[in-house]
Amino acid sequence: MSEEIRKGLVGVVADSTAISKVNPDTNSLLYRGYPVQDLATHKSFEEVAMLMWHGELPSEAELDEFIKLERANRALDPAVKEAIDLLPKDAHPMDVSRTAVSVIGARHDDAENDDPSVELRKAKELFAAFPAVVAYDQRRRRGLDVVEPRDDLDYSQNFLWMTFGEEYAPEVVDAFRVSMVLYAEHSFNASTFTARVITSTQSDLHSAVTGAIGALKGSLHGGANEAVMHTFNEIGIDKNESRDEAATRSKAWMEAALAEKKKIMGFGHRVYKNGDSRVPSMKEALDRMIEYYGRHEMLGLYDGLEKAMAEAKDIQPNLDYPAGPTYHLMGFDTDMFTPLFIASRITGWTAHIIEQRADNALIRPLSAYHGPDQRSF
Ligand SMILES: CC(=O)SCCNC(=O)CCNC(=O)[C@H](O)C(C)(C)COP(=O)(O)OP(=O)(O)OC[C@H]1O[C@@H](n2cnc3c(N)ncnc32)[C@H](O)[C@@H]1OP(=O)(O)O
Ligand SMILES: O=C([O-])CC(=O)C(=O)O
Repeated sequence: MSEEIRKGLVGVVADSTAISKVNPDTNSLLYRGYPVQDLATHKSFEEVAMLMWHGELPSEAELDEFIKLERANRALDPAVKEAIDLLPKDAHPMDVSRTAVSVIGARHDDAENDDPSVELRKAKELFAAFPAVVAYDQRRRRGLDVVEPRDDLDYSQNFLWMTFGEEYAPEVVDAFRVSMVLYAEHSFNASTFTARVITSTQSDLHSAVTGAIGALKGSLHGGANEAVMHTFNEIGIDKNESRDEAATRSKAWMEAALAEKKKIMGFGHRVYKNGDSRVPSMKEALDRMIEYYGRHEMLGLYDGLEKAMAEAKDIQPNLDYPAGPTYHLMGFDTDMFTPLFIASRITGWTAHIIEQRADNALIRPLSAYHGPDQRSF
């Protein structure tokens, strides 16, 4: 048998999906046929989640029913809180998230795994329950207690409410909603593929999501959004600096980093080579936050890095680049950024888990052996 190795599975089409289409040639991303930019402009995150699972946007009645379910499942389960409290306050929030989903999974019955309606319910309940994990984790690090969810708020409003204990302005809520819509799904990225591999062994939904969280944590994938903020911090954020001054400093930082052959998080993409389809919408949301919070020096840092990278290597930002500073301006701790990605991607992951199970084949590639030939002791 010929053994062509495609390291990193670059260019390999592993299966088909009806959930999303990434087209790097047209720089487009469709969720179930709808351009992501249109969804980010016109639809709530709850509607996008329903689209992901059901393949169609919900009717008013379907949306109402889902909203009821979502609001009924928002509170932090005391058993999950207890498990989180056992973890050190300096544990990485991705470890806390992974543990929390694992605990939630252990409290579900796997017996009806094959029933798609049971799996769908598990997905929706997890979608509803997860924000409380992120919100509480940020709060406990700050020595604060749980804030109970509120039934009169939508998903994004309530997420911010549970995290910060205050009602955020509509401008901020909307930027948060946009980020949730944009992060929701991206075909066979590493974490989604992980979820599909786990599902392919006939394992359960929570195991697949727990594994996906592990894959998302790495800085080559979801962990890049927090790494972007580390870069900004390393360059130094000075609220009194002008946009131009900040841009000059960040451009110089990037040139020096590239001269040292550093990999810069938030830039580049395995599939998009001419820019990420989601960046313009996320950048618009970031611009609105910069105006709202009056933080033009952040835009300077952003511009300088982007410009220097484009000039030196013609590499464009990915979604994590504008998302990181947006979450920072909203008041999230840097380590919480990737858990926010989880909250959104639970929709895409669980849609893929359901799709994989509906037409399953065990995912088990081959390897070429390069160890020693057979030998004896
Ligand atoms: C939501 C998301 O998960 S989006 C991805 C988030 N990840 C990041 O932002 C991490 C930084 N980016 C990267 O590491 C890469 O661009 C990846 C992992 C995303 C894609 O990588 P690949 O498709 O494997 O491309 P690869 O890493 O081989 O890069 C090709 C070339 O561009 C360079 N390059 C790619 N991205 C970067 C970067 N961020 N900084 C500096 N150089 C880069 C590589 O060094 C390589 O150069 P070479 O050919 O001279 O060796
Ligand atoms: O598609 C990828 O490889 C990574 C990505 O952008 C995502 O998961 O959103």
